[in-house]
Amino acid sequence: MSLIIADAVTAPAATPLEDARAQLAEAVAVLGYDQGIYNMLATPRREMTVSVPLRMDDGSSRLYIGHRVQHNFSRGPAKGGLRYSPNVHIEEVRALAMWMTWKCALLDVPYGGAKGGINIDPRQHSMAELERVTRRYTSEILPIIGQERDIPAPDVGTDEQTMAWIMDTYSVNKGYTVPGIVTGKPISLGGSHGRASATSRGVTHIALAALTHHGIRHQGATAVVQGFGKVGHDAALFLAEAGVLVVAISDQYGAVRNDTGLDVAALSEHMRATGSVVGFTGADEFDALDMLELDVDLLVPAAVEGVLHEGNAARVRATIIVEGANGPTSPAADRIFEERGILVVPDILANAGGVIVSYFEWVQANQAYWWNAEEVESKLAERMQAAWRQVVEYAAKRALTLRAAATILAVERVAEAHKIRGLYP
Ligand SMILES: NC(=O)C1=CN([C@@H]2O[C@H](COP(=O)(O)OP(=O)(O)OC[C@H]3O[C@@H](n4cnc5c(N)ncnc54)[C@H](OP(=O)(O)O)[C@@H]3O)[C@@H](O)[C@H]2O)C=CC1
Ligand SMILES: O=C(O)CCC(=O)C(=O)O
Repeated sequence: MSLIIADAVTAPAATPLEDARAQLAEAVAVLGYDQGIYNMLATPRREMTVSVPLRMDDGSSRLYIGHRVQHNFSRGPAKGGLRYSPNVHIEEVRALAMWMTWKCALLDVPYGGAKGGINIDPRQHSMAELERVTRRYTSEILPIIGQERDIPAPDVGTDEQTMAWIMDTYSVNKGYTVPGIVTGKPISLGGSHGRASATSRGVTHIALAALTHHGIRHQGATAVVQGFGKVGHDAALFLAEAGVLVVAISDQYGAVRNDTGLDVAALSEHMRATGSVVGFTGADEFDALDMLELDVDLLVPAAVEGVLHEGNAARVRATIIVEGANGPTSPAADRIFEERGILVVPDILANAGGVIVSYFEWVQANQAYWWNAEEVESKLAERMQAAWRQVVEYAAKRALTLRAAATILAVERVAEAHKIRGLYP
């Protein structure tokens, strides 16, 4: 039997962790904290890297590398998604875990931050292989997860089925069913109404609030959405439902454009049938990179990190950027957008709808009492809009960008928790 080491594990050229640490350093400087606080918050509290051997359907085997990083748990259990992508690297997982800490603190959800990942391309595997790899990864990280310790959820390349396998593996190990071990699980297993679309709902609440803030009418406003996965797909649908013209959408295979507004529901059908937006008859195909530079009211990056950077920021013509993805904008691009008067609504605010409803799901699962869809949706809207107002007011009062304001508010809450608990260095 052959053993294949899947994909070389090499560090990417510019790491999201550098971006995350630069954002933290700026917040720490404004707050007047010392180097000790920076060091503590720049470094994960706990992390685990595991080998994940996989027996393939044909009898051969592969070895993948998995991580779980718990950046912080001073305000509650660590919380964050699990990513399956060939690009997963420990540096990326550390950055994503740090952003989860700020997101939970900003939205006042009683969690710290975590993230996990395996350097696997889920598209290259059968369901049976994905189930085996998920169960093995879960068994390996079992000592550090738990409903009161660290609660995984879906992220890029994972979904509610992945969460169901994690829940089952964990529960079988414990000897009883533990629905609170994951969120984003199927409703039939104790998932919450509204979790599957919660991130996109939240992105839409924030995008509409940002358009209003800028004096742009929703009806007929133009938008571009990068990524047509769990976040981008429903965000495009909800924006179109609100009257916004979604003029371009991309996935990793290409981009489609229709300047009179894409029929998002028809594109969704095409996607379901073919696996990509490419080839959709109701639109023209064009270069996915050019899409980020279209002259629109709203740009929603909802795919991966680092897509808006020093090299393209000067050419971006959107009036507002709402970050559906985590870490799509580098600090250098942020500075360019600030100089050019482009409003950037940061990830830790814009895409927080997912973790808010994950929190609702965890509360419901732990109480074994479930809410209806309307209750979930209205509580989500309330929290997103309150956080938007708070960040906008704080930014205006202190002449900050929305990212700086959001990060400072979040970092201050986490540092405060350390201080009150007596862990302040
Ligand atoms: N799921 C959630 O609840 C949350 C997700 N996020 C963040 O949102 C982002 C998207 O996550 P999610 O939707 O869950 O992930 P999915 O795996 O469901 O979808 C990812 C999408 O991005 C596309 N994509 C990947 N690379 C590129 C690229 N280079 N250019 C254009 N499109 C690309 C994929 O294309 P293809 O389909 O062709 O592979 C797919 O459409 C991530 O940054 C994630 O961390 C943030 C908060 C919560
Ligand atoms: O729902 C969650 O727990 C976390 C979702 C996530 O990974 C994110 O917000 O980036």
